[in-house]
Amino acid sequence: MVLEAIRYQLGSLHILNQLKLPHQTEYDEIKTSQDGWHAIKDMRTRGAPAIAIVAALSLAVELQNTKLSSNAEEVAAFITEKLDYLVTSRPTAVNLADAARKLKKIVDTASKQDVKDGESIVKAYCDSAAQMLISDVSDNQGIGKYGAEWIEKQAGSGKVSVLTHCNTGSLATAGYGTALGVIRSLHNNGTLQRAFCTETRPYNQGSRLTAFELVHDNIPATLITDSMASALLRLKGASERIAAIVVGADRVAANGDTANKIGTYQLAITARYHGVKFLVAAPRTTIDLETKSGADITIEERPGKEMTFMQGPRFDGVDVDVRNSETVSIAAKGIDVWNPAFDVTPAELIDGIITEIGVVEKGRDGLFDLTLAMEALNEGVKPSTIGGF
Ligand SMILES: CSC[C@H]1O[C@H](OP(=O)(O)O)[C@H](O)[C@@H]1O
Repeated sequence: MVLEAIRYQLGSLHILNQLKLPHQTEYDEIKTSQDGWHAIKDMRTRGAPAIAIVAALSLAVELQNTKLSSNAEEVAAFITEKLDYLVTSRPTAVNLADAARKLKKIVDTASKQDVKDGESIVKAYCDSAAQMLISDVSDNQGIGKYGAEWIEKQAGSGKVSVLTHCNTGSLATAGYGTALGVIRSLHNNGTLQRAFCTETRPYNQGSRLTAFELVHDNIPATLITDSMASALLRLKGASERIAAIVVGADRVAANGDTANKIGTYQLAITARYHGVKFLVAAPRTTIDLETKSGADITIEERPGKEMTFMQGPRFDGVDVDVRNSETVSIAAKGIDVWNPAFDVTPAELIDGIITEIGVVEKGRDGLFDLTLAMEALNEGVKPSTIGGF
């Protein structure tokens, strides 16, 4: 079975309900941008790239199934209004806002054509939204290639083990994944010893989603709790074996500061302490040159109940009984809760940013300059010469 978080065809969109994984595979139909907004807000679909794609396609199916005005300007205004609404679903990942900006520009260009009507505006929008599914997989395969090459080069000979956090695979994107794409490429290259994945409390993207993907792909993998990461890196010989910690990103600021799933920052600290490389894997759609540093990134806070309760199938002593799911309390009633969904890792703790067209390293000044690096990468400068600006 191919892991498909998003199923789209003209007029129809279904998303894999990730609150039900790994024990139940259920697809929810998304008919409107409102359905899309709620699916993203509820985290039935999640992952920075996937959020952007589901939002864009939720509006595409709404447009395809709605009788719209023949007036191009009215349709363009409707699309703009819906995109502005969709962007409010989750604030930290930049991919959604970036996609909305690009789609608005495409609609604006279409509405300036000599021959235009409502239908031509809808077609321009839907074609661009559908292209996001294809481009994202291609981007992720590039991230996998360059990330694997960088780690293999750093490690020299032999196989490498890597640790990853949260879920950045086919369930967070249109397919293949970002940090998990690097793991897939190492595995396909025959250079992966083992992948370690953290549980990633409180949503458990790691134990429920990344572990699900690694088992599905028959990749040698070990699940650890978030609190075990430093002990793992300290294991005698582990730092030789664990070549890198590779994580995804929700927003990379112009100076390289990176917002990612809560718990990422402390992984970067322990990686630096143990002399293990720390890498961020992100397509260029996650790099936000308008945000100068991590201090300017809005961190989403989620409801406390997502930490104090857990939901899952009953365990009958032998196996899970998926027909009987239940919610259990795992915290004292009345305790206050702080539940930020993300944290910011400062650029100084990041050794490289893996993009779909190359790995960005720091310049001789010890700083990332992603504005310059993106210009160079966009002009086709070879990845090996990135950095040192
Ligand atoms: C390639 S997914 C990037 C990013 O998104 C995840 O957040 P969430 O599960 O809350 O949507 C996580 O931070 C991943 O690293």
